[in-house]
Amino acid sequence: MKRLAFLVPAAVAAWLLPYGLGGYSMHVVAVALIFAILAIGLGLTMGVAGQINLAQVAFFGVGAYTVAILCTRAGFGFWSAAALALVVAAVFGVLVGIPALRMQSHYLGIVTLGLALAFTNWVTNATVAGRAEGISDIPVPVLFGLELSSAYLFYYVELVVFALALAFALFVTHSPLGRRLRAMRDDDLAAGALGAEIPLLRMTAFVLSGLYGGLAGVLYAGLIRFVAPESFNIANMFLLLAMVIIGGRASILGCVIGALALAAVREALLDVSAYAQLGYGVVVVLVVVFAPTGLAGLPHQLRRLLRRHRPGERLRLGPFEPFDQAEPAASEEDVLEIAGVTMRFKGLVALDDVSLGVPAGQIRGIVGPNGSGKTTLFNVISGFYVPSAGKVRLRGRDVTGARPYRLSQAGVARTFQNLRLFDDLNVRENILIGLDRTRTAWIWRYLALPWKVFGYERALGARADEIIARFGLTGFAGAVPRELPYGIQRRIEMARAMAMSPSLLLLDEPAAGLNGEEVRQLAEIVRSIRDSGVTVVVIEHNMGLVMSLCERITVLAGGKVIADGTPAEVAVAPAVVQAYLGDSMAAPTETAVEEATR
Ligand SMILES: Nc1ncnc2c1ncn2[C@@H]1O[C@H](COP(=O)(O)OP(=O)(O)OP(=O)(O)O)[C@@H](O)[C@H]1O
Repeated sequence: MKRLAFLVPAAVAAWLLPYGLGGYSMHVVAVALIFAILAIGLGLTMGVAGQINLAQVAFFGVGAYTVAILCTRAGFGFWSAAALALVVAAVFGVLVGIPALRMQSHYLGIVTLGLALAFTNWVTNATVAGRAEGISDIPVPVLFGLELSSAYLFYYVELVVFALALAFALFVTHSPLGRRLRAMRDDDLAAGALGAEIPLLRMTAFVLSGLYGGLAGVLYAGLIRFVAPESFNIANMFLLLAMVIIGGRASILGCVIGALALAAVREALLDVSAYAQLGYGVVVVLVVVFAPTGLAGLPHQLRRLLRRHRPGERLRLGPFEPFDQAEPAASEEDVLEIAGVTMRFKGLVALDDVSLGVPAGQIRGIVGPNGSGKTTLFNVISGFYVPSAGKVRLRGRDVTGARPYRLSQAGVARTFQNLRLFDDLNVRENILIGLDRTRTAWIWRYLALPWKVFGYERALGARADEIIARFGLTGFAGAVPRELPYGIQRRIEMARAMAMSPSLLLLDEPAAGLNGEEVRQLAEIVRSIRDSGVTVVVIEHNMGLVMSLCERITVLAGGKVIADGTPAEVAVAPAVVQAYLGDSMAAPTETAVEEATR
């Protein structure tokens, strides 16, 4: 809230601005506001959701041309044409978003650029769009009987639309939806495993961008009352990109500041526009290299630099507070059943007819030499891979090939061998991603019932604080995971997985990189998780831990199950001894067996 305090004087200044400006300057300001709305839309896809979008200028054109065509060729009034233009721009957002379902990064950039070029090409050649000459007789918009023919009057309409558009974008980015979009930008695989419906989220980002582009186009058509292809060309797309990158693409306010600042600079450099383009390019490169978070990120970058030079107190991980014990499972049914699963990667068979069942409330260990298929098995269970053959069942329900977010919603949580925390989110936000169990379809509430979203966010916050305290992470709630020691990061990943209230928890090498004391605490945490009613499957190379923690162990070698039984049974199984003898990893030791059988 404190950070938004400057909005009040900014709003007053914006309201009074026309009193001190001449006609031409007023026109420049009105165009700058349009660019600011466009930049917010681009910030939502590129900055917040991490989707390369070079079609924003086409969304802009779709909005402007739809109004122009409907008003001049179909007899629509300005506002009804404007409403339809928003719908058309949103549909165009869906079309541009479709490639994002299959490709990312520069491939997506090329495709969206191609779609933008196709749009400019079409309006330059289509008779209905007035070809290269454009459409010039768009009627003056009339509002409450007032003709908005002057830039002064139109400015106030724009200002209100801009304020609402900005408020909505800030609301979305600071809500569960915005947090999910940022998590997707950071690591879409992990976000999917935590319940984010990645395809729908990507589409949502493009539809939002389409709406903001369309809105800017409608205002442009109302202000200039003339549309022509050159206003929506690639040069303007790159100007828009420069605005967003210089301002700070991940921050909505940064995008606005970048747009307003560059619109003013562009005006000042009109006489030397050929060199100005070069200048923008140089500034963009400098920003990307020296201040990747743009102007908006500078205060944060400075604060971090200052903090690094201040000797701070070393925060310690707090004690873990055990979960409440649950009643022992009433049914004997397996929570997880793997039946004849085979996973082939081209010529390589990573899993070969693997079958196993894990009953409710068990801690099951999966061990095996490097490359024996343990992580592949987890990837199949959590939906990252669709097995070449065989079935995966959860409480008897066939979930083979289900997407990670569906499995997450069905109660499967996992951690990763190489830790996949969201590094652009702080620890509390990481936990909040795990806690948020809503479907993307829930987003209609953002428009219809925004107060419900605030209420939900508050409830999530309270639960996040509980989990953070339970896992002894209170001192780190506001920290960025990558700046924390490895042992703490492992604890955060475990807390994030438990935030999902899973019924099945898959832990992939949770003891990797931990010291002796941390391994002891890990065992205590896993036992408490099991006692709370969660079934746990753990891949681990630390044999002492596996032997003491797991009630039953499945041993994989070369993608096959070579042994399955209690720790004491598998430790002496000839096939296991044989498999481990050829590996650099230590075989289950006698001490470990003794420990397990004690
Ligand atoms: N996406 C993939 N494409 C091709 N091969 C893969 C893929 N994923 C795994 N593999 C191969 O499958 C085999 C099993 O790998 P996996 O990571 O499951 O082993 P692991 O038992 O988890 O090993 P580690 O203990 O080293 O983590 C390896 O030979 C690996 O190279």
